[in-house]
Amino acid sequence: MNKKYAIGVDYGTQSGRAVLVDLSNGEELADHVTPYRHHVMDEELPSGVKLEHDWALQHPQDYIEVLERSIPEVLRITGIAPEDVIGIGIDFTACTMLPVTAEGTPLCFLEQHIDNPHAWVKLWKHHAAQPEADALNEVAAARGEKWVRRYGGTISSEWMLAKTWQILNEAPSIYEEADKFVEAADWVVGQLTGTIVRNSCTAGYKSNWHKQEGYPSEAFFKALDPRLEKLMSTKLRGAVLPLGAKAGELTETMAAKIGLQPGTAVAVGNIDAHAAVPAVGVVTPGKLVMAMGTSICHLLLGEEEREVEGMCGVVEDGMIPGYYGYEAGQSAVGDIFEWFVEECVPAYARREAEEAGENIHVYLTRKASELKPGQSGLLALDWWNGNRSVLVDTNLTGTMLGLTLLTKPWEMYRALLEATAFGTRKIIEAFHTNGVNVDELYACGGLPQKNKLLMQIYADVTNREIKIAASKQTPALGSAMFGAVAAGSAKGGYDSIVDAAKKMARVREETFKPIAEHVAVYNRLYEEYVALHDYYGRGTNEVMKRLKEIKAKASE
Ligand SMILES: Nc1ncnc2c1ncn2[C@@H]1O[C@H](COP(=O)(O)OP(=O)(O)O)[C@@H](O)[C@H]1O
Ligand SMILES: O=C(CO)[C@@H](O)[C@@H](O)COP(=O)(O)O
Repeated sequence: MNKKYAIGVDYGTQSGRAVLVDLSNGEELADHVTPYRHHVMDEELPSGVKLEHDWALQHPQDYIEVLERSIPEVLRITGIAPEDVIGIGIDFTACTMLPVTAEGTPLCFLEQHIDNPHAWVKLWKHHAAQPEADALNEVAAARGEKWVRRYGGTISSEWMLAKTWQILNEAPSIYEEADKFVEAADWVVGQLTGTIVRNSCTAGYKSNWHKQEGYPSEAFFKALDPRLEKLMSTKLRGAVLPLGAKAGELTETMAAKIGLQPGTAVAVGNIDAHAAVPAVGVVTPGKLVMAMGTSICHLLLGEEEREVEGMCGVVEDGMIPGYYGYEAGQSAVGDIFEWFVEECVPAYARREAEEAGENIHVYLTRKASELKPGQSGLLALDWWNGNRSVLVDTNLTGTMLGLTLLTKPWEMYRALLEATAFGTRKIIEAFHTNGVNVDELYACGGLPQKNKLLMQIYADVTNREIKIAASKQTPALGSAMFGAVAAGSAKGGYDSIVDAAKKMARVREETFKPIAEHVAVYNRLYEEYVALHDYYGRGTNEVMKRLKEIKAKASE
């Protein structure tokens, strides 16, 4: 048998990328990134229709463009014969959802809906369904719904139920016309195979599906809103297939467009961060994987189902079969650094960066590394896009304390790096104190490759050694592994993700180890972080929410 390969396609927030992987050793032979032509639409639709606050949409055509550009490109670069590519796997941000017709056509592709924001893809970070999420949480609490405990006690506005209900409330005609609401992960897989099937990972973490119990009851949905009673058996209907299963095979039409063989195995979709877990070789408990990019997802395996404050969810077989997969997260990390770089860097710093031939992140990081922990005198809360864990509150906002007339931009940049590390420590402590051990840290995603100072700060703040993924495209590698499992060993792939991980997963030799003096200073700063976190985040002072209200009134 010739050497066999698989392609993993990872859909991030700003771009999608394909990676072609050698199945014998996990070596990534080529990767190609296609940025989304329409980016994140958070101010207006392509037609110019304005969006309200907290909206974040995407264009489904951009997802197809990733397949059509990046897959032929990795084949061209490597010269590998399409018949030797035996599987494809897809991972996606989630819950990134869209309404589709019975044929699977996105409603936003239809002329009559083009100007309706609700017809478009709602990106994971679309936070405008917060009123629905609040009502969902109230009703669930009043009814004593036990399933909510698997989600840290709170349902997020980022998830399927809140987003779907927002559509029903604000655009009932779109709700009616949608044959189904689907995760973008499942929609793209459906574009490849011709049939949409749901995957257990997004269904479990984002649509509150449970392997034994299924979806929450109709009685719950009826109590929410009588129009939602049959939501699960109508608009969210469809078989839920486990990770590693084959969703179907590549259609003739799609094969011709992307340069692969018709009949190639396509794995069921996955969440981007979750696909990274086997790709760094994590197939047992105690090892926290941090997928670090625009946001951070924290992923951990456990032997049993436990309750942890503010976790995003625990799903049986949600990452690796045989274990409970725990997820927590921070809804902005790289995004906060980007905000700072775009909105807060003075002209003199930009000039200096340009003279040094550095991009602003690199310049600010170099200057920030000259500071010792604590030396900036600053402390920030990392809530620029709300707090996902452990407070689960998208209405919280960012803050920085300790500013003076002498504060420099790189000091502020460092305080933001540190704030995100404190947020991660809070999450680790929530797991640890609830009996889900965190013994080792693994990092993957764009940030560990871009910023060593950030990784050292994380090691110092958490007082744990951090191993770094060898892959530059870890979720895509994980997806390729799932593609190989969908193909199976008879075709040259693998029969389980654990087998695939043994052969294909890798971490770098270089690790980041905590430095004792830094740990001591950060322990003190972390105490202050927790005090501030609880003061603004647990109801002592609701000023952040009052400011939002005042702002909303003033913008009417
Ligand atoms: N040198 C850097 N240091 C810290 N953050 C950076 C640096 N360069 C880019 N970023 C941030 O990285 C984020 C993108 O991360 P990446 O993992 O590539 O994307 P995604 O989350 O879309 O997969 C952006 O939010 C950007 O602000
Ligand atoms: O919410 C999840 C996973 O649960 C992610 O898809 C979301 O945070 C987006 O991740 P990225 O930072 O774009 O990789």
